[in-house]
Amino acid sequence: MYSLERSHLATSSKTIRPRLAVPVGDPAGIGSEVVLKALADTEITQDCDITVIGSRSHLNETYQHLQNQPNFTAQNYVNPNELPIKDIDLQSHITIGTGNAGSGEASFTYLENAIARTLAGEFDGIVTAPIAKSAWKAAGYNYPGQTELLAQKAGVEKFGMLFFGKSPHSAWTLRTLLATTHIPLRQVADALTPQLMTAKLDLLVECLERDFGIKQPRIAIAGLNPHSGEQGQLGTEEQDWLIPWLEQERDRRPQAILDGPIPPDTMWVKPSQAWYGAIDPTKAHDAYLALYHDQGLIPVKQLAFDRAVNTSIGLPFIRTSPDHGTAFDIAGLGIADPSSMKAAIQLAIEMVARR
Ligand SMILES: NC(=O)C1=CN([C@@H]2O[C@H](COP(=O)(O)OP(=O)(O)OC[C@H]3O[C@@H](n4cnc5c(N)ncnc54)[C@H](O)[C@@H]3O)[C@@H](O)[C@H]2O)C=CC1
Ligand SMILES: NCC(=O)COP(=O)(O)O
Repeated sequence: MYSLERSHLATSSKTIRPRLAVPVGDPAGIGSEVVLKALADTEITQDCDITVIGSRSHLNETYQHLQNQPNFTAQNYVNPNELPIKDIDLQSHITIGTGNAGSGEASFTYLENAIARTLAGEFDGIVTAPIAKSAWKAAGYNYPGQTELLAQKAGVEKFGMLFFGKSPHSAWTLRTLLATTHIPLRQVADALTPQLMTAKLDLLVECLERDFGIKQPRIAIAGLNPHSGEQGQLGTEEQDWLIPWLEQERDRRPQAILDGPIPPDTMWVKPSQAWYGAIDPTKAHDAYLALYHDQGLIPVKQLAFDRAVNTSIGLPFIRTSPDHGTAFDIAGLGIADPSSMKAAIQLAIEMVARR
């Protein structure tokens, strides 16, 4: 199923050939490694033109270092000398496995460069390798993540973090939008408002139609409290505003099916069954709206850690990213799995081709 869809899109992208920028993320993490591994896959690179944004000398050093690891296999890596690289040299020494102000400065600069050149029309989209938010902070950049920098530079106020994962078992696709993202758990209930939820739902419905061709979406919306509040006994947000908001949204969007608020503990049962092919996938939803970061991302990573893709919706260009982080604990060991990075490039190609 997956390969059939790929070949269809490969055909449609033949004339399109997406131009993608790939900033390598935090140079102390696994970003360079997963980029060098992902770009060794000609099945992916034949469909697009990729420009890597990072330090050429650092990429060469990473490649040499990985060659000395016990599990090195030449065909799993592309030699950086064979890549188009926008070379931005490092301004300070980097210690592999330790994010710091220097590595934060570098990853911030790579992303800024990618955004500026994309906004200038040089690229159709950006596939970002992971950065460490703490390293950005150490470098003096106070952003919750790459998403917010992308939105700010693109001049958009409404944007969303949507995770996408295609099951290798059933070809069913899990799509999870987060209503709130990188904020402390203690602030979540106050951050959630009907206005915020409407903005996220607008983005999701638009994305499902434009990028996935789903005109009559079925969307599941999670509750916040245990048992969705149990009629107010275990929390009142559902009764106070979430249920009335959902009723208004159902009136406003008759073309959509909006189910919820679904008790968070059972929200992910059907997606899991659809993922493993235990139920007819049409019994699951086209997308899931989770109210906070871990409510949505625990199931995404449980099911699809090796292949899920983070997409930023609401931007004037495509942005995708692997679902994982900098993985400082395994940086430089040669054991980082590039599958999610590959999936991120593949999805960017498909989304550019569709648009
Ligand atoms: N898109 C992005 O830029 C993201 C950045 N981060 C950042 O990454 C840093 C580290 O975050 P963590 O919570 O530790 O998550 P992480 O995803 O970096 O690591 C979690 C665990 O998964 C493993 N892992 C991650 N990617 C892997 C891969 N490709 N192959 C094999 N094993 C892999 C790691 O070794 C670690 O044991 C943080 O600073 C965080 O802000 C986290 C998620 C996404
Ligand atoms: N947990 C998702 C994540 O950290 C992605 O953040 P961003 O850097 O893509 O904004």
